[in-house]
Amino acid sequence: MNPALQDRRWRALLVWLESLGMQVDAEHLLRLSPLFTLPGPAKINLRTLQPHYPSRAQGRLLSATQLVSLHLSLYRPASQDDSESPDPFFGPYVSVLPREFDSHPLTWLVKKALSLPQTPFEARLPLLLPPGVLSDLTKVETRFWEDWQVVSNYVEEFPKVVHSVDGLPVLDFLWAWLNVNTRCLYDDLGLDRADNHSMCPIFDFANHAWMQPTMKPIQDDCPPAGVGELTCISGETSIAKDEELYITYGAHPNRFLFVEYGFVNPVSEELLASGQYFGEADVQALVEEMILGLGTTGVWMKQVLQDEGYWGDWTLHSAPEPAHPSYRLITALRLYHLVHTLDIEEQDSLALQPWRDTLSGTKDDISEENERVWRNTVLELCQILVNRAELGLQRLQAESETVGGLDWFGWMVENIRLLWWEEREVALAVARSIRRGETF
Ligand SMILES: C[S@@+](CC[C@H](N)C(=O)[O-])C[C@H]1O[C@@H](n2cnc3c(N)ncnc32)[C@H](O)[C@@H]1O
Repeated sequence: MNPALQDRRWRALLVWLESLGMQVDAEHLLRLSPLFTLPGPAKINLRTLQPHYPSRAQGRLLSATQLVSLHLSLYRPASQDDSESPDPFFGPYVSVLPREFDSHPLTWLVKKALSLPQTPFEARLPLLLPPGVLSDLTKVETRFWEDWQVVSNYVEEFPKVVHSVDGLPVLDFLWAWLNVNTRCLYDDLGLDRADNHSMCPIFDFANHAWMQPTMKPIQDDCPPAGVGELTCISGETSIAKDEELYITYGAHPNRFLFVEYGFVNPVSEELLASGQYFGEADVQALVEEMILGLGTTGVWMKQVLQDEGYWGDWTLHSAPEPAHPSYRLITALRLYHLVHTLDIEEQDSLALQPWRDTLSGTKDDISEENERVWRNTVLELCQILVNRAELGLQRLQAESETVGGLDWFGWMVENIRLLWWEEREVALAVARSIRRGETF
């Protein structure tokens, strides 16, 4: 973006924040600990927006994500770079938000669903992702369409909310929804957990660092009517003048960062090998296929795992060392192999007692044989992951050599390469642990 425009918008934002009572001079904004304090009314959330929107006497109609997304969609700056947001309440803030999310993977899926023009490479990007990542991305897309449906119904019920003759364009809603999804901060507003979040100017300019963040938020202990101040303090690492401030968005795996935020931690080989970075690979779809491949026995087993809270979220981890399968995965595979040894008539709770004993900690394992076979299954899963990743990397390499065009393509190819590479490295590390006879 034009630096003069960016500068003008930044100044307008500071003037607006100052009018709300924030100390915005360089001393308070940058150098002190706490770094800055954001006034409650500057935050966009359910508390600050609800007074401006119609509702029914009983029950709220929109979740925080839905209402904030609706509000932003209504006040999206026109597409020209030099236009400002017409939002009468948060205009200076909305004007500095990202203007587009073309590189975000959700945009690829939504454009496809709407049959909008895409370059051939853009259209193929979802197919170049590891299957677990695509499956998580599809869940994000489902959330998006569900919110769109609820907001569309709301707008139908209260048509005066929309002031444009164009109605509520779905692409404006996508832009707004991605702003909410990538910029909200958990904020205790005294609401349901899912609604306790806010968009916070200035704070949300901070990019993510998976280690040694230089900034972190602290909130009012007792926010008045849920619109309390937000103070940011410096982290443990010292900050040099003009240095970029980072926060940690959470201890999320790269798969999650990618589908929610559209980027990954750029992990080096050394960091992964040193055990400082906790690499992760998802084997949910593979294990699900194995279990459901057992037919009616598999369906029964799925129910048992669901009842015990062990269905899904099966992963491999490179650290903490030794590289290991998750306890959830071990638990599911122990059951899988126990069930293999049973007759169909034996499928009752009593037959599962040895497995339940491992859950309660009464026994370490079901049997030596059961340990041997589930470990073998992990080895096989690792081999599948390694083979799949090799193919995925080759395909990515081949396809990316032929693309030109959009400036974010090269960066995105690198993100996808890292996703495949991490899966392969984690699988190799776990396979080495198993072969070494490590116990987990
Ligand atoms: C809360 S915003 C952070 C500030 C952002 N650069 C901005 O003002 O638009 C979150 C978005 O910033 C980008 N981002 C944050 N941390 C990043 C990182 N470490 N590497 C690459 N992009 C990052 C991603 O696009 C993410 O969705």
